[in-house]
Amino acid sequence: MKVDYEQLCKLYDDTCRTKNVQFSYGTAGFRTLAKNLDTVMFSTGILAVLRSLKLQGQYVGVMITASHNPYQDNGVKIVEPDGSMLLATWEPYAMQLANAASFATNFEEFRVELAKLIEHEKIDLNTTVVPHIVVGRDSRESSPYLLRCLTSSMASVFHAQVLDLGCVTTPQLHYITDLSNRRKLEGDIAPVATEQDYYSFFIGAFNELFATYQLEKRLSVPKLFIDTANGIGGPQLKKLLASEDWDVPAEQVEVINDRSDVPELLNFECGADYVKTNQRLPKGLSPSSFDSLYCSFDGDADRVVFYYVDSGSKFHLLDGDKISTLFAKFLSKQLELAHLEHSLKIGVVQTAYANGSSTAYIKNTLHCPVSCTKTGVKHLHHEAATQYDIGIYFEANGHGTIIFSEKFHRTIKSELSKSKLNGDTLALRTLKCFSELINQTVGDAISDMLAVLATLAILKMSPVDWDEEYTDLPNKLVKCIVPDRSIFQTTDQERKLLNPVGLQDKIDLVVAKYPMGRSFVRASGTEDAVRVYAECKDSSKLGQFCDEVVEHVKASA
Ligand SMILES: CC(=O)N[C@H]1[C@@H](OP(=O)(O)O)O[C@H](CO)[C@@H](O)[C@@H]1O
Ligand SMILES: [Mg+2]
Repeated sequence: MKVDYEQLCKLYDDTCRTKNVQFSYGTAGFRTLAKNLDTVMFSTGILAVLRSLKLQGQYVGVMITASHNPYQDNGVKIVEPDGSMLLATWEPYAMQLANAASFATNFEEFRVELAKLIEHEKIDLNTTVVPHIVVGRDSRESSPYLLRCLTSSMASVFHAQVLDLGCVTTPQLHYITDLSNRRKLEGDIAPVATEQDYYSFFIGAFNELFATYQLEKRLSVPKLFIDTANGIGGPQLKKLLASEDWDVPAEQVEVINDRSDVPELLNFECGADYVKTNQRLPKGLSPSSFDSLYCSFDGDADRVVFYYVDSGSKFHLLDGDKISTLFAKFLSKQLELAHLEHSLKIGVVQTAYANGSSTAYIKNTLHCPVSCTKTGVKHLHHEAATQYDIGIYFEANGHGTIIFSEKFHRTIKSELSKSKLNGDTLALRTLKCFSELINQTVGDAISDMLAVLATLAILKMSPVDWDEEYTDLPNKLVKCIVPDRSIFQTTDQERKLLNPVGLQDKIDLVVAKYPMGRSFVRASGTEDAVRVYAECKDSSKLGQFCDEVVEHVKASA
């Protein structure tokens, strides 16, 4: 490869207009006002090319999105060849290169920083390896321009092959990156996966699960309303519903808030983040009947929450904790029926935001191991992938998926071949089908929704049955604006504060006053704020409890 630095210099001068802004690669990549992202996109595009070169030309994914943030924001994150988040040791490179582009007074200064990274990672630019990049973007108005900033140097300077998927959901980008690499590794001469592969794969698994139980292809609830947050989830979900292989009666499913063509409506009073934070129906929905089921995607459709309204018109949220416990209940039972409960380890991974009742239910009712990790999918994903054969992980806000280990796939395959002759294969076939219904690369609102619908149908559970498995402790999550959120440093998977010194002791004293009280404070990785969570037994005391903790936070800030 011959890197054309002259061309790179021209692109640097043309593209990097946002200068002297500090960027950090947070919980989900870079994320800020779209108008300030030109420089970051330029540097991140180069980093993705270097990551692919480092990995012998494997496809590296890049997604332009700001998820649940308002429409004025945007962001970018890099996806590993196996569909997981950017390797943690490369996050500092992403930041160094972005800040080098942002603070350099000329191209030469930037080029020196770029050369340091290439040298440090021993990347050979004289290689014949061709970098491969898969790019996707959500429906934000700023995304097409930022895509140009991102890809401007990829082909023209680094001779990369760039596969532009256009507007897709974040999970679709993750899925297609992973599948393309798997096909490439298998020697497939046309390895590039498509959206159609995504739809065929997940609809196929959904249909097979229903067929395994000889279930009529109907939802177990009279109607499902899907709020797609006026984001990319709307058009992409409609492609699935329009597929010839999808044969759930059309009258059973209604998509709302599907105006991804109106930028200002993105995540506006709708979507998973709005419903979870406000614990109320999104704009555009009024309770049609108490036995309907509702769900909301967030702006890039990588998270989903469910909810229903009871006969007394009370709103009930079925959040990420409820989804993971439903899957844990179902899958641990299937392991038992398949007599595999001692050979395959199932577990649930949560963050400190998980409701205390969900943790108690998993431990004491399901007798299932529970781990706690820091916030952010990359932490839960790693724990689920390394500690369990069936690693179920969901954040309370609906980010999550299930990881099935290689041992799981080997065991199911060998057990199925053994029991083809005589034994009952229902539980084995269920476990196999279910693992194919889940997008294991990242939380996926569409595939998680399909898995919940299939589980409810097989267990013949109504939304009320699902909700009544355990009762959430009253809980509250508030944002606290402070001068410098970086002084709030935590330990014990973000459950305890180390700094500001003395603040945790004050919080502990407040917590002790409220039966079944729990509270913790951490700095947000995506917004300039500190988040305060509180839960306790008595809902009438929750507001006061939370306020007391917030007061101490403000006094220490
Ligand atoms: C309490 C909460 O919902 N935090 C969210 C939010 O992270 P923060 O670091 O709390 O801003 O955005 C992350 C990325 O979308 C998501 O993974 C996480 O769950
Ligand atoms: Mg999202």
